[in-house]
Amino acid sequence: MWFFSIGTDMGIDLGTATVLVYLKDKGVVLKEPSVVAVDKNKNQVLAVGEEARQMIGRTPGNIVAVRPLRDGVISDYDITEKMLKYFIKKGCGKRRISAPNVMVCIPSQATEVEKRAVINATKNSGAKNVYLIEEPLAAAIGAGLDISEPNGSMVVDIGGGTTDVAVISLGGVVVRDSLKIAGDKFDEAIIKHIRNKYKLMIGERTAEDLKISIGSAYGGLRNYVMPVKGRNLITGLPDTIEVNSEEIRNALEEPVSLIAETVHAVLEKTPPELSADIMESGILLTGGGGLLFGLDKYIEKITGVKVKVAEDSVECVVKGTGKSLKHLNKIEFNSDKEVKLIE
Ligand SMILES: Nc1ncnc2c1ncn2[C@@H]1O[C@H](COP(=O)(O)OP(=O)(O)OP(=O)(O)O)[C@@H](O)[C@H]1O
Repeated sequence: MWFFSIGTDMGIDLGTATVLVYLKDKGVVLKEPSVVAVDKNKNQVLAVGEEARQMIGRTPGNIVAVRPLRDGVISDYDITEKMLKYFIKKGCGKRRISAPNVMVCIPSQATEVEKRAVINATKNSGAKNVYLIEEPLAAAIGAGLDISEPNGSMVVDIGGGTTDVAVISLGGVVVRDSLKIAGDKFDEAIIKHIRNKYKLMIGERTAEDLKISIGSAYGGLRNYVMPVKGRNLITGLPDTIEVNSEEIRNALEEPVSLIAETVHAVLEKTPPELSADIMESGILLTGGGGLLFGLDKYIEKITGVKVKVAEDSVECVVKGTGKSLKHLNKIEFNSDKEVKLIE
């Protein structure tokens, strides 16, 4: 038996909630939660991804389940590096791949320090060259929009930590805004509502379940009731209550309206020619947070522009990240484009 080693291109969506890996010629090969379980006493990683997620809120004192990214950027550098190393290796599977060229996506308004942290962590995880791309641009490419045309397209990418809003034309971002309100803030709003109204403490996973199963952004679309288990803050004992769709919608009203207002503000700053294009083509919603039931309708109501949720919403960014590596030569020579050759 013999092996050979091949260089390849890899796209990574290093998300607050999920990490996805895309391999040229293979497509999306990995999709796992960005969670790492660490033994604090031994400073040792015990599990990464789905296995570690199962441990959230259920670990003994010496084991912590850490989410090393917050608000779309690295908050725990060492753990991010270990997680990336694991995912890059797992994503390559049995293929013997020598140091790959890796494109990683970043939120639109990441600082230079935050970008440098992503580059260093990816390099130290085995990458040969590291390139960065803004999330909404990657989302647009992944959703199959022809971004090289002189037509305006608007993409709203709602992840776990950040919402990125961008108007794209001629391969670049013309107007952008980014806010640290997305899926995680929806969960927090649900936790707060249940704590205040029922004096019941619930965990992040329960809140996320409620959001996905019965939550919505727009009134009258869903009418469900769901039992919820947690810890009663008065008795200190386990307790179960019933929650309905309407109260979850009310709890989500604030973060949802802040996102819609940002989309509105970006439209107001958009040059008129591009606005006219967007009026015609509509707004594209991507990312897991964009799947919140009725969010498309809500944004439509606030902006007056039709909104479409992308197919494979969660995979758009990583697909675009991976596919953009094909255009590296062009990108290198077009320094004014948003995709920049960093190293
Ligand atoms: N069907 C659904 N309805 C509502 N929310 C959903 C649904 N599916 C996934 N989500 C939410 O999507 C979010 C994760 O989205 P995604 O994987 O795109 O984020 P990310 O890329 O990790 O985050 P970021 O881009 O902010 O770093 C989570 O908050 C998750 O709860």
